[in-house]
Amino acid sequence: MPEQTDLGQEPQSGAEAAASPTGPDRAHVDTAAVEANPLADPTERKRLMGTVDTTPGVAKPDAVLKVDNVRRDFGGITAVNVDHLEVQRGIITALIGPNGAGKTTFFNLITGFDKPSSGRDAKWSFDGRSLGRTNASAVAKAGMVRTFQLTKSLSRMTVMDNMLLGAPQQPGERLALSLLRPLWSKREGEIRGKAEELLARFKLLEKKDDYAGSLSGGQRKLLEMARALMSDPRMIMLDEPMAGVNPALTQSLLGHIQTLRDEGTTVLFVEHDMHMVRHISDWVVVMAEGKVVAEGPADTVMADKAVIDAYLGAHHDTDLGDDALLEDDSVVAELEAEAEAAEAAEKEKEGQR
Ligand SMILES: Nc1ncnc2c1ncn2[C@@H]1O[C@H](COP(=O)(O)OP(=O)(O)OP(=O)(O)O)[C@@H](O)[C@H]1O
Repeated sequence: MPEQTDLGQEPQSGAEAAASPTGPDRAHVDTAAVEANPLADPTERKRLMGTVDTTPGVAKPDAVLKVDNVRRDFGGITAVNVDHLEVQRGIITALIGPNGAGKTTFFNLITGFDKPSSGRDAKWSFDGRSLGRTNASAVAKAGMVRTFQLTKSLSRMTVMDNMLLGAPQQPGERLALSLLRPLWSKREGEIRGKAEELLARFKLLEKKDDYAGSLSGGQRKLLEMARALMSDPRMIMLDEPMAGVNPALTQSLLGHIQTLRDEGTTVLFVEHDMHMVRHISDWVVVMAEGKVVAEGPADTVMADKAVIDAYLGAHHDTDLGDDALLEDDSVVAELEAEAEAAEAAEKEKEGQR
């Protein structure tokens, strides 16, 4: 019920500090990373984004992605109708909104997996390069890669083969490599080496010869992320990275996303888990009915009336990250049981294929 929903409440318990705006992310500073990248310092990120006002569509100090007039209709439904949106380079931005708000469609559009209905006016650019008429593989080549809501790891391929699929193919490489065996071997060795490095980082190296289908839901999410990193993207877009992830893997996934940001990669992610949103986002953009209705730091946004209305209008039982709930062990147990059931269902479905 609206009056009982506290969208801006700070967490109380120690265990849930991990999911809080005052949790470890704010406290954690990797000094070596800060030397290479000032935005690895939470204070610096806060200072930078503190200069940005919270009007929807506001300009960012150094936007890596700029989107204008992107609209997508499905029959009578306008799924996306974004006038203007900018994503700041080098930080973690969350894209949130109730079910059906248009988040996934928006991801599909700007990564070339779908085409806008408003072809004429729509334009978007990544790092100054126009991508409006570009297909998905060219978008990835430009440095912007995405993962999917339902993991696309090919379950009947090994973990290593999944990784090799993520390696970029250089122009002309196929012909050159097929003619020159030594060149081909060297390149393949480099790619495998890189895949092994990433798998080790995501604690999947021991599984490299296993079928991807034998991995848990959480491990597949890690594999999706590792595979996306094979092309050294400058921006990674994650669609619901936490969906179906066992709580045991949650921290590790969060840590990987923060590390990517600290290393200089821009992260844009769609997520329903508001604890995660509050914990790791430097900036939050809210969509409702296809439009950007609010943006700003997590705490500000979740206390915004337009956001509360958008969520409550869509479904009344939304948990917008009121971490005080997690003090109750039964809530934690319920969340864990839900995650395990989702994972079991996913495995069963996979087994039936
Ligand atoms: N291929 C499609 N055909 C028809 N309608 C579609 C299609 N894809 C999306 N829609 C509609 O567009 C709207 C936005 O959907 P979208 O999946 O982008 O929302 P979302 O914010 O990602 O939702 P969720 O959080 O539930 O994933 C919804 O009304 C959806 O039913």
